[in-house]
Amino acid sequence: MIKTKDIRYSVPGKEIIKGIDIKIEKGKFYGILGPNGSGKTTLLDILAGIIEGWSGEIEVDGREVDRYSKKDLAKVLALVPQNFDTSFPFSVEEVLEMGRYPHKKKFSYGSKGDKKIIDDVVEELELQDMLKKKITDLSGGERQRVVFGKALIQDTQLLFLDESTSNLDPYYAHSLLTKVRSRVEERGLTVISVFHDFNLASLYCDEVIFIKDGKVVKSGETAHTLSPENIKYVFNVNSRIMEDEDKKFVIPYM
Ligand SMILES: Nc1ncnc2c1ncn2[C@@H]1O[C@H](COP(=O)(O)OP(=O)(O)OP(=O)(O)O)[C@@H](O)[C@H]1O
Repeated sequence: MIKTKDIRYSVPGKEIIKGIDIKIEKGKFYGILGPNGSGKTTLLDILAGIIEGWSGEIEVDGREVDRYSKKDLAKVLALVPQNFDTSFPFSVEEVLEMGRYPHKKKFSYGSKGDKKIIDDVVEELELQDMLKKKITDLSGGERQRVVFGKALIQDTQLLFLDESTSNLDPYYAHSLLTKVRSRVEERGLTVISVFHDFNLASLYCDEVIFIKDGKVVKSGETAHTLSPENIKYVFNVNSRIMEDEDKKFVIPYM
């Protein structure tokens, strides 16, 4: 689904991404973990076509990423960014409708199919009471749920999440990630998500990719890779793994 070769990206005076080779397979949930400033958001933004000026190769669905028009890429890939800043007071309804833009033909209004996709996500994500509110009037967590909804409404095969549950209370964080996980299993959705919470990665990811100083330093199946040894190496914190039935919890400590 995504294959990269030697991605590098620099800003004046600093190389941020230092040669990344990854292979993302269809129908899997990947977690990206790494210390602050290690390059996680930059990598996700490069893969999503937001940042230009990188070198190397990125293939999405067998086609080089820079050969996609912005609109074609948006039909394949949706991103929930770390911060969705807008000073314009769009209504929640309008923001959600934006999720259908990549699929619309010129001069056409929303189709019945578009409306059904929007209505289904509104119900699934419990957004009914917010529809008429202005996005600028919402709390951080409410806004994050709406932006998440917009990405699901985009109805892509690839979903990128950049700490997309960081403002959510445990109910909404787990509820959203459970819904994403179901889409992975039922519809073959492919997800790449940046996490700071080891437990969310442990509960929802098939594989984890550890990034440190602009490079992938460890990667593989979550059960083996999310280990106290790797966590110590990447984050310099100790941790203990607790198991409960088929779930593994990671407790970090100094
Ligand atoms: N446009 C830019 N100009 C200068 N430095 C940048 C730019 N973009 C990113 N950086 C720097 O590159 C590094 C990686 O940033 P990035 O946002 O990718 O990190 P991150 O791993 O997502 O961090 P966090 O966990 O704090 O969100 C940081 O040191 C950041 O300051």
